[in-house]
Amino acid sequence: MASPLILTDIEGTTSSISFVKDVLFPYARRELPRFVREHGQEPEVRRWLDQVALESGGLCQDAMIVETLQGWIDEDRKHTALKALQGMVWSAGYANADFTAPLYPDAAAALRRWHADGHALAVYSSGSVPAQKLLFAHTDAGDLTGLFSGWFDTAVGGKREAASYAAIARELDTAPDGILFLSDVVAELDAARDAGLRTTLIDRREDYPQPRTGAAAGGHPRATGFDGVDLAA
Ligand SMILES: CSCCC(=O)C(=O)COP(=O)(O)O
Ligand SMILES: [Mg+2]
Repeated sequence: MASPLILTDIEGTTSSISFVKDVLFPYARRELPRFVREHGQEPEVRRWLDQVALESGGLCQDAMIVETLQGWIDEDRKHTALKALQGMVWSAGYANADFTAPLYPDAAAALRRWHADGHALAVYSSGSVPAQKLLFAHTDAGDLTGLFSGWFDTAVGGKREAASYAAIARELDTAPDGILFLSDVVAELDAARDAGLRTTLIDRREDYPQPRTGAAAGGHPRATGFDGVDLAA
């Protein structure tokens, strides 16, 4: 297929796992108590806090909800409420220039090149869509948000469920086999392949010291960075 739409994951794919785990998550963990104190009564914040409270057996104090959320951060739970709240906290971090978002240079260059070559680009990450837009607006390679015409988070479904990829294809009005999904997680690629998408495992040494080849790559085409992605595969 000549011109696939390229759907990309973020953590471990365009950006290092370390940036997410060692910069973004600790920042959210640290700032969450103050954020909830200052913004906990705003409806857009309250709805997520209430959802966490309900799902955790009816927690009644914000301090308990915050503790629950901090525990979820430690477990790397991909819960939609946590991800929405994290995105709101990171917004202040980017605005205060507490951090920028490092992208792998090969990813930034390839995204620009693919866009210039006429490929539509979209993001699918567990991070909330506002968090995705913040990240790509504040990369060390500049503001890349204009490259993307689609943004998807777990509101569409979990990343290890084939139905999520089928829904994304429908929303993008593109045949599943006209979409190439790039991710560092084989289980996500398996789900995308089950829905009929094309796939490539991004197997970066910086994130995965042991190469994942053969059975460990789950039969997906594999590249060690965006330069090695074969759009015709
Ligand atoms: C939008 S940046 C934060 C990424 C994040 O919160 C996360 O859990 C990473 O998940 P991904 O699906 O991008 O691997
Ligand atoms: Mg990932």
